[in-house]
Amino acid sequence: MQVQFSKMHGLGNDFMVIDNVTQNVYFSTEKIQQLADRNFGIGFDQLLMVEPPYDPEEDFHYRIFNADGSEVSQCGNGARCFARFVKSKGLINRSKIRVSTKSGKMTLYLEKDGQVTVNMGRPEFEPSKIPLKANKHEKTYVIRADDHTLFCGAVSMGNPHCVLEVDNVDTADVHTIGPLLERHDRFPEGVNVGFMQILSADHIRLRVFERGSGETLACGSGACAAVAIGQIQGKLGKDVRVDLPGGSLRIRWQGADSTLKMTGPAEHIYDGQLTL
Ligand SMILES: N[C@H](CCC[C@H](N)C(=O)O)C(=O)O
Repeated sequence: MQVQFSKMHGLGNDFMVIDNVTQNVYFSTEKIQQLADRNFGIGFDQLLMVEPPYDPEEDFHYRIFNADGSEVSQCGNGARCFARFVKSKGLINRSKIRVSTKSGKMTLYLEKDGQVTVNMGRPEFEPSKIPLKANKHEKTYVIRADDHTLFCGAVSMGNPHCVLEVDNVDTADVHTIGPLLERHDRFPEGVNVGFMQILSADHIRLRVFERGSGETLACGSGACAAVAIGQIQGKLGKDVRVDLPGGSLRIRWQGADSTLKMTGPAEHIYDGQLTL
């Protein structure tokens, strides 16, 4: 069986994207892990599967799988690449695209300058909906992990995120603290771990140790989470530039119950064919 795919990235967060509207592909968890391997497979942070809509109100449904094969419910950089993919493959001829994922619905906008804006929905701070074991919402939670006492904000952008503020992302202990929190028992479904350095109210640097994939060059939902948490903590404004190792995103959030918007690039690298 021949499977057509595209390799894409959003600021170096890279994806294998499969059109499962005109194809009918299924991969086991083990196959996804093998394909994600950067030596023995294609190599990617996440696999994105484009499907017909589950709901007539939507244009598409899209499924997201981490490199470890786990299926998750949100991928911000992936949403931008998804929009570029469906337009370039002629699966849609509009620039406004409505898509659903496991976590809900999003609207994507292909901008004239080549950037993509994603309405990521409303940040969710209620602990049970992140999910996080806590009696009530706090702007900053205290989490003990091994001999560390960690202070982090927590939010769901459709997937769980915790964010720690650090003095300098370059010296942050991402590869010790990230794995400690990723599977901490306070986060029943695991968590993506952001390390945020605040330069000003409208400019931060960020590194993210992702659930199921490890540190990536960029994490769109992680950038959204950092701005939402920073704003709730009174440290960030409503229109923030987020510098990640792979590049910059623009995040806008008016606060309270409004939806959050992310704008950034989506790049096509190559089209490939897989023989199964
Ligand atoms: N790279 C993605 C995040 C993938 C989320 C995944 N690591 C999870 O387990 O939630 C992004 O740009 O939002």
